[in-house]
Amino acid sequence: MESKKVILEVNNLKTYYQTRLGEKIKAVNSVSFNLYEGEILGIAGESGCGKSTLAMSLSGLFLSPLKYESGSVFLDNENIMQKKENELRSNILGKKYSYIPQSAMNALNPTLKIKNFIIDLLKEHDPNMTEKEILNLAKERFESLSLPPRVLNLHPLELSGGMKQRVVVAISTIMNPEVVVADEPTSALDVTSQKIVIKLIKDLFDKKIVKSIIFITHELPILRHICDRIAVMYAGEFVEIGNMKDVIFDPIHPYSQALMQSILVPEKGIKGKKLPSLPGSPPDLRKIPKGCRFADRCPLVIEDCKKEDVTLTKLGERSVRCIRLNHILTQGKRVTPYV
Ligand SMILES: Nc1ncnc2c1ncn2[C@@H]1O[C@H](COP(=O)(O)OP(=O)(O)OP(=O)(O)O)[C@@H](O)[C@H]1O
Repeated sequence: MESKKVILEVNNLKTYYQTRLGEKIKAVNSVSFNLYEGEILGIAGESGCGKSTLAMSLSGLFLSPLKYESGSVFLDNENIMQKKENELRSNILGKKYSYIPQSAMNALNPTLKIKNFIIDLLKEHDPNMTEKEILNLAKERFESLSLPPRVLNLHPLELSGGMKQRVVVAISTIMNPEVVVADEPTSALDVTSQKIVIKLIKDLFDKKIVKSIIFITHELPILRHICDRIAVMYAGEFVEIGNMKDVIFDPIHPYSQALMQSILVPEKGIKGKKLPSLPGSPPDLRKIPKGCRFADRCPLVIEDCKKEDVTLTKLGERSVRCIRLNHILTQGKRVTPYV
């Protein structure tokens, strides 16, 4: 991956929610990573760890109560974090960076036919485009993604959940954005529709419509099928990032190990077995403790873990945020199962 072109470079990104009581919920903390051309990077982690907040923050558009604190996000050598809202809306969002939120399926205006939605969207970006040009483009794109063009004349309510989600993906990528961030795009779908949406996402690469994708999901089996690399997020930080096979089948960080042990089922031989569960809960993001954020739940914790904030250590092609790396690597990676 290292020799590939970097599409998105994220450095020490910190963002937070400002509550009405004046507290800061530090949902994204010092996140740094590169997204390479031609890759799908999966982001995994339990509910509330900051995956959606990171996805929203990467767009540079901060809608209250979400706020930017510090860090940079370079897309095409431009720091998106320094762009004004009107510049982001006219030059970046949809054109270079597209975010498909969890609720995108329901965000489609039920009174508008799909084609009118696309016409409005494209005219906003390029008022010189005629309706005919837009419709031709939409038809061509739908056909190339194996979506029947007749869907353009339907209202969102007339579409099944799977079809609606495919339409959302097609619309979100109609301006050929370089980076697409898909937040749980398959979570509300049945298994067959999930497969079709995943195939559609792969087609976006094959047809050279998008360059790179960040794919967020709770479902590790999906990450396993679609991603080149995986980042594991815990309490606003990446604790491990590396190649899909390494992170899923040979995780190093104690939290990654726990996550993989607890979710990667049901497979032959595992079905029916009691699954390990992780005791305790993540830290309160309003009062993050010093040192490793996973320390209170970690079976390998020692006093030093709580003394200083922990940085990512590079281990070949992956990076891991743990001061007990030597212990894990020399004494056998598997920690005591959480049963
Ligand atoms: N609008 C908001 N105002 C205040 N806090 C918020 C808001 N949205 C999210 N949070 C908090 O920010 C933290 C990160 O939430 P986020 O939704 O990014 O997590 P997530 O990993 O995407 O979870 P999920 O998988 O359930 O969507 C959580 O503590 C959450 O409670």
